[in-house]
Amino acid sequence: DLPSRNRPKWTSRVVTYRIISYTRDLPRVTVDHLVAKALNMWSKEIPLSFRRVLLGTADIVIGFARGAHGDFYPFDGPGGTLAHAYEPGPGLGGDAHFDEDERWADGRGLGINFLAVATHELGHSLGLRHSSDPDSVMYPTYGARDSENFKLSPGDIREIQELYGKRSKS
Ligand SMILES: CC(C)C[C@H](CS(C)(=N)=N)C(=O)N[C@H]1Cc2cn(c3ccccc23)CCCCCCNC1=O
Ligand SMILES: [Ca+2]
Ligand SMILES: [Zn+2]
Ligand SMILES: [Zn+2]
Repeated sequence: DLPSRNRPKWTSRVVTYRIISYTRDLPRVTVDHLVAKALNMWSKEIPLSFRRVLLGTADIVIGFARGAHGDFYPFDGPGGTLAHAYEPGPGLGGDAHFDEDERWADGRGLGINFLAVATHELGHSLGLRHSSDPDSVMYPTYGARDSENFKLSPGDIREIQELYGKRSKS
């Protein structure tokens, strides 16, 4: 995209997030940990930090749901679309929804790697679009990745820093 195009982004230095529902496939603490890990993957590259809130409003609201769940994008059952997230903004902006009809895994067992999908969705929540690079976290289709050395591609880092600038090493 043309850098001058005013793409939506968070303007506050601290962005809040809240996890409002969980999946039966994973322990809650695992979901909490993997969400924090996905957020940190992005925030360590940019001058922006995340703060978790347990109640009340948050910029990024994260949850699991199946089928029709109150927005204009009902989920489609097992397979197909795994999750969706909204670009930065008020209300639904930034929110990330995960399809509860998927079998979510923590990277060890069978099932969809939650860390990989959460990193993709939170990329959208930060304002990133899809990439045509199959190595990019923002590639439009899910590719099984081993959680051990799952990391952002150089293109992902370039894209996020184009939007938010680099985190100073100080
Ligand atoms: C990149 C993800 C983390 C997030 C994206 C959704 S989004 C909005 N966040 N960009 C996603 O779910 N992509 C689908 C795309 C997709 C692939 N197929 C589909 C069949 C039907 C419907 C969608 C798909 C073919 C069959 C495989 C189905 C399982 C895997 N699904 C996907 O990769
Ligand atoms: Ca689905
Ligand atoms: Zn939704
Ligand atoms: Zn996507």
